[in-house]
Amino acid sequence: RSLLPDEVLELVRARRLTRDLPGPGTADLLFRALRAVDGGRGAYAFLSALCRRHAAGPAFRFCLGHVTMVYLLRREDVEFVLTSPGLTNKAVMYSALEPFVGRGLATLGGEEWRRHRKAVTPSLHLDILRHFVAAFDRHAAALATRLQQHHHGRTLDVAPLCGECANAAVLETVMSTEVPDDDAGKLAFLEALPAAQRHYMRRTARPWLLVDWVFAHSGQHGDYVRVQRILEDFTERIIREKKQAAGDDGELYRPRKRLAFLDHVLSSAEGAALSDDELAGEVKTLVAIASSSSMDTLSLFLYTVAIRQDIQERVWQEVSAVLGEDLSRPVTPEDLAHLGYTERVFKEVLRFYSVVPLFARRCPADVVLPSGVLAPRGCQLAVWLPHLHRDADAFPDPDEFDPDRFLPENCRGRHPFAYLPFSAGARNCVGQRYAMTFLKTAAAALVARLRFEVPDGGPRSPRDVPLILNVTTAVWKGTRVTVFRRT
Ligand code: HEM
Repeated sequence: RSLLPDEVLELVRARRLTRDLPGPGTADLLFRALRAVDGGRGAYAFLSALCRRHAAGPAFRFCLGHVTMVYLLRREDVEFVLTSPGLTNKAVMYSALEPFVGRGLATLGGEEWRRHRKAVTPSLHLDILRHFVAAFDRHAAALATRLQQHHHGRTLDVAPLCGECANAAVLETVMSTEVPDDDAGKLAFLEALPAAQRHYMRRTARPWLLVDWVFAHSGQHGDYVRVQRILEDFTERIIREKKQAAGDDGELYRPRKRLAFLDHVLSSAEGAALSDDELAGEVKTLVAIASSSSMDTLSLFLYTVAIRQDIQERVWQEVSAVLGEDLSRPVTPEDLAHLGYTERVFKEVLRFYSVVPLFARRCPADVVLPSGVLAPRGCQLAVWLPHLHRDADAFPDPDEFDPDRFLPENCRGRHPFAYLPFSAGARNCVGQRYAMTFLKTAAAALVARLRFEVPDGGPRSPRDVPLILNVTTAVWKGTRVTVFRRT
């Protein structure tokens, strides 16, 4: 989309009306932010430092290029934004997410978003997710076997392997694809996912590239188009094959085995009303988001239990008690209900590292926030989650990694907007139950078979883990752990 003159005026006005908010000056910001944000390196620490510096006030302003971001530091303002029906449209930088996540729920706005949300949500219901556990377990067990056989006693970055496991599990449960692993389209798709993520990071670090005609003349445009085409071609092919298998009699799609998300969507009235393009957008969205967030959460979990052997021991005790004598038996949906400690570790991972750390909304009209801050039309209202998640009021001793903060008795009285790993309100995460189901299954399958340690020179405490912003949160220079077979 090109910037239109009235939009330019709006952006100038937003900049003028927020000038009394504190925040880094343009020169300071351009120098420091461009260096810091480049490739996501340093951006995590930079935004956290800005939040700390301005913690006394309700908000600070961060202008980069033509984009005016107002970062909210008070829970009350965050609650207001996430629950206001007029503030459901995503911020301008989400458009750069489209090649990565597709034109789906995460980026759409208005009536189109509402229609899609209605079509997608029922197909991620717990009753459906139960049937995904076998696939999650199979892919996690395959990863465990690979680590047992080829990496025993070795130190390696486990994030890419967690990524391959998550991608395979997500492709199977979202698309129901029986496509063989050596299929050229599938291989290209799996390679294109991280490439699309890199494009997104480069564009958001250089906001002038968010203007389409500037981006179209940039050196990255050719590869961007290539990556986008690969993601689209594979997704469209799977949808086409399913529809062909269903026949052309105008009836709703009735798969014999209703196992995957796409099967459920296609066989519902709301899903069948989506065009092929819309369906492809949703499938791409779910695959991209589910893969990257699951990969980062699982690898941060493994890193944390490698650093904190006491926590690993408690997870292991719980997993071995649940699985019983045969530790290599498949994890079942019933087992998951008994993995309460493991679930608390994941909840703390999501608090401590804030795996999806940033979300933002576009302000469509002048709004006065509960704190009194005026958010003018055209500004972007942003939440940097690590700031909320390290608030000592809600989380005493916030830099301590403590899963027991999530024991029911310790959650009592906590502000409902103090902990938002999956956001909240109308645009909360539709995949949170999917994520927890995958993560607990994968953790049980891995910890049952393997032990993890940090190598010499690695972090001694979770607070020493160097984080980077890579759409989601990841570990700078890789999640390097030493892997040992248990049996
Ligand atoms: C631990 C893993 C995950 C975390 C931490 C997470 C977090 C989030 C957050 C914070 C948002 C709101 C973003 C915003 O407002 O900009 C969100 C939205 C979303 N998530 Fe997740 N997510 C996770 C896993 C998943 C999975 C597995 C799926 C799909 C199966 C998924 C699908 C989505 C979608 C489609 C949206 C957009 C919803 C809308 O705008 O209506 N997420 N997620």
